[in-house]
Amino acid sequence: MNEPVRIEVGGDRPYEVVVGEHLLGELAGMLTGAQRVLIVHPGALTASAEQVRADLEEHGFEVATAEVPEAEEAKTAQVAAFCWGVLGQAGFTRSDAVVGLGGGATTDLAGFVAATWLRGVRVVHVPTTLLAMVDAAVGGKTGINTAEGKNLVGAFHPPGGVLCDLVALESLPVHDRVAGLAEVVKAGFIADPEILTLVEAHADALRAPELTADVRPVLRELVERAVRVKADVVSRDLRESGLREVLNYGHTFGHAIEQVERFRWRHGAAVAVGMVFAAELARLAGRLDEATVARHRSVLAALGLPTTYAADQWDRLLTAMRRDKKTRGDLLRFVVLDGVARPSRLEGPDPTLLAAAYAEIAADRGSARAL
Ligand SMILES: NC(=O)c1ccc[n+]([C@@H]2O[C@H](COP(=O)([O-])OP(=O)(O)OC[C@H]3O[C@@H](n4cnc5c(N)ncnc54)[C@H](O)[C@@H]3O)[C@@H](O)[C@H]2O)c1
Ligand SMILES: O=C(O)C(=O)C[C@@H](O)[C@H](O)[C@H](O)COP(=O)(O)O
Ligand SMILES: [Zn+2]
Repeated sequence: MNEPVRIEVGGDRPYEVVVGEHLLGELAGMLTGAQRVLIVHPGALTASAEQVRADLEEHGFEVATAEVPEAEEAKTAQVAAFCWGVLGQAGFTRSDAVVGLGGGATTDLAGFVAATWLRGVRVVHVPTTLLAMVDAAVGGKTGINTAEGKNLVGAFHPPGGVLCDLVALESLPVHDRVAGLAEVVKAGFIADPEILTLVEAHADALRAPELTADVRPVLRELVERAVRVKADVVSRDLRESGLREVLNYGHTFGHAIEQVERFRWRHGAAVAVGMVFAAELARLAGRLDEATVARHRSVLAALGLPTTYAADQWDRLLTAMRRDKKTRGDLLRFVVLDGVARPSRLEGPDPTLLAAAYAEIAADRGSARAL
């Protein structure tokens, strides 16, 4: 078994992202000082939550659990209120802590609950999907959705630590693994081209139903590289005053797809299409070469991720994009690339340019598909 790798995330309250295998023994140390711990988890991870509970009780913590709905169904005000109720009933104080155990939807919710309970208590994340390991659990963006859109309510609330136990990926359905790879590819395009080379070389094994022994080290390297990209960005700009926006590459259009599809598309699948849209937009604006746009399509398609979307949804997509957090007044703002690892901004693109980029990714209803 390899030694865990520890990646430090800087800022006012630095913390570690630990990447390795069988990391449960590390959790109690990240909760030192707390008396009570709430484990927030989806039903799919009840058995893991019980293991975590047993371990923490052995270390003397009083443990409560909150089972929350799967996936995006968890990111609602009602589910947050349910968690606040559990915290209140169990008498959680400011020195107590929340553990987010699950995918990005669970860690977004658990982080939000921790950010808001008593105006902020410690949260430690134990991400169990690839996407949550490489992205959602790191960096302190927490949030829930409203009827009007994705992540419209939230807070910046960095965790006290993150445990990326790669063993969890063994039980993760392949479509969720592939969805997580979309955010890995994002990290490649915005900052670390070696990620793209690795994905291109191992795409078939990375998207195979079962993880094989030869691809596990590749996956681990991808996790470490993507976490380093994220850690570097959020260490320098926690509150998204500028630099952090690069992590939103592909998300303006991607979040709009999620909203139009009422969250039946996985986040990673929507972001995959969103990156192709952003690449086409940059090309049409004279900023990005055709080869790099083609590379977007080829690397994402090699993983089995979608690169097209229904041709008849422009008005709804545009309405959703206007609610993107990068929008300022009526000014739509996109993260685009001037080249691989050269992220930049495109502000207030001409409507004809946006429509032209949409035409490049548009497909018949039947052929545009989620994972
Ligand atoms: N805060 C951030 O910076 C950030 C970054 C990226 C994405 N996100 C958010 O993350 C969410 C997507 O996260 P996701 O892709 O992890 O999906 P998810 O959290 O919706 O999980 C997908 C499904 O996999 C199940 N699952 C989780 N771990 C499992 C395991 N080890 N074995 C079997 N099943 C498992 C979950 O219970 C769920 O049903 C979106 O809401 C997105 O907005 C947040
Ligand atoms: O950490 C960030 O910053 C990101 O933008 C990472 C994204 O992958 C993630 O989906 C994030 O939740 C999007 O945030 P939002 O501010 O666009 O809601
Ligand atoms: Zn994302």
